Amino acid sequence: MPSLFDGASARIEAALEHIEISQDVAQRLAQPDAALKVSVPLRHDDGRLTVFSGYRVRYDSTLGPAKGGIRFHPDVNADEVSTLAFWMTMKCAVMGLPFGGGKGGVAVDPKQLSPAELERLSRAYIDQIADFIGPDSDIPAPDVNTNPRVMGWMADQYRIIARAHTPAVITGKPVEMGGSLGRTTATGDGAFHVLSTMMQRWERDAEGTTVAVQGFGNAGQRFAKLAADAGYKVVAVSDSSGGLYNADGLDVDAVTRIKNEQGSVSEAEGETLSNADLVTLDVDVLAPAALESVITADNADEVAAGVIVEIANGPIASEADRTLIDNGVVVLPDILANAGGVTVSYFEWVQNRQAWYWDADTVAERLESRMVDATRAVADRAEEDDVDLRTAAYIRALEKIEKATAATGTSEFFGRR
Ligand SMILES: NC(=O)C1=CN([C@@H]2O[C@H](COP(=O)(O)OP(=O)(O)OC[C@H]3O[C@@H](n4cnc5c(N)ncnc54)[C@H](O)[C@@H]3O)[C@@H](O)[C@H]2O)C=CC1
Ligand SMILES: O=C(O)CCC(=O)C(=O)O
Repeated sequence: MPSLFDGASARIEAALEHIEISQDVAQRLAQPDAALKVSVPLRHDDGRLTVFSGYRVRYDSTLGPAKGGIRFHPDVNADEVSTLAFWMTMKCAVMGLPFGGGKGGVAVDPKQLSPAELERLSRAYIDQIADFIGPDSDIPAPDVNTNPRVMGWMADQYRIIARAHTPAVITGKPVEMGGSLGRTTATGDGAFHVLSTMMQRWERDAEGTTVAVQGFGNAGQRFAKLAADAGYKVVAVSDSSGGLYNADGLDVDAVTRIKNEQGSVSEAEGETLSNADLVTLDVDVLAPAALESVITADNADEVAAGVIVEIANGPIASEADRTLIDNGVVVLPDILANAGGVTVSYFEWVQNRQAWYWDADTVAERLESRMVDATRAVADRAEEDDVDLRTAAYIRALEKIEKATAATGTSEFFGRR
């Protein structure tokens, strides 16, 4: 089986069939700029010590400082973090943000930690990577199982180490610490703008369009709520403990309350279904919003949805691409569909650097405008080049990186004299 990274590189190969970019650029994008592996020691509340593996990868910085989230999950590993950092590079480029791509993570199950242990782990991770990050070099943010509270501890730890107030080093912070309004909802908001823009283009109505959402966390919950409020019929949602189904449409607000109070959507009233069954459910729109590779060569043929909104990073393994295209499934690709989060992270970084804060409406309007423009640009390019939306998004991203590299000159490769 190919590694996650090999699969991700296949998308570049697909784009390169349609554009000429310099071999130098293609070669440089074949591996990360810098990858750090660290030990993250945690003293548990009962006195035990566990040393976890932590990672931070700066994949590429042609367009600006590396940017990307931090994941706490038992499956985090070097291959996954590099791949996620590669996707961030493409995502920031396709959105026209002045950032390269980075990502980080700790191989830990945070659900096994007390709040005090989680705080010590977050601070210990920053102790280990502090020299590798910075507001002009590499700017972390939240990802799976990390949130504003975790970002707050990390930003505070960086401040202690740097002996300077440096809020722009981490985004997704609590608003009270310089976080941007609208960052918590931004990923779901952005995905919804991408879907709405395409629905308009297809002249299709939300009313009665059925939706299934896999992963009911930060991004999935918000997307499900916006979809339900707009008239879509959200018939299934799931989290790591399983799924819930109602052919007449779920009450998304009620399921959210139960998830937040009792920890799982499966505690709510309704028919249960497995995560595997949710992916092949007969719905109009499938929104995988959990982890990578839930659609593979093994189940791609069984996907019944007409549209997939990739809210997660990499939910479709590259070897499933051909089957989905042949079956007429339209994929709104991750590097566009989930880019709302990093877009508002960019807004947060700008606000931190200017110490000048925007109101919620300004953030929301600027996010919508960027998501709609980027979606239209990708859809136009797909039509022009007669390619699928993912390939069009990669084409646009690669062209941006190539142009910036050409403008920079050879010092980009060989260092300055
Ligand atoms: N938080 C952000 O700003 C962004 C997140 N993403 C991506 O969106 C996805 C979700 O991230 P968040 O919502 O932030 O994470 P989260 O930690 O808030 O939520 C993840 C959700 O997925 C569920 N889950 C975990 N394993 C599962 C499985 N095997 N089957 C079904 N559900 C499962 C969890 O129970 C939880 O409900 C990830 O792929 C992440 O990389 C992408 C862009 C930005
Ligand atoms: O907000 C950010 O900087 C990055 C979020 C992220 O990790 C992602 O888009 O996958």
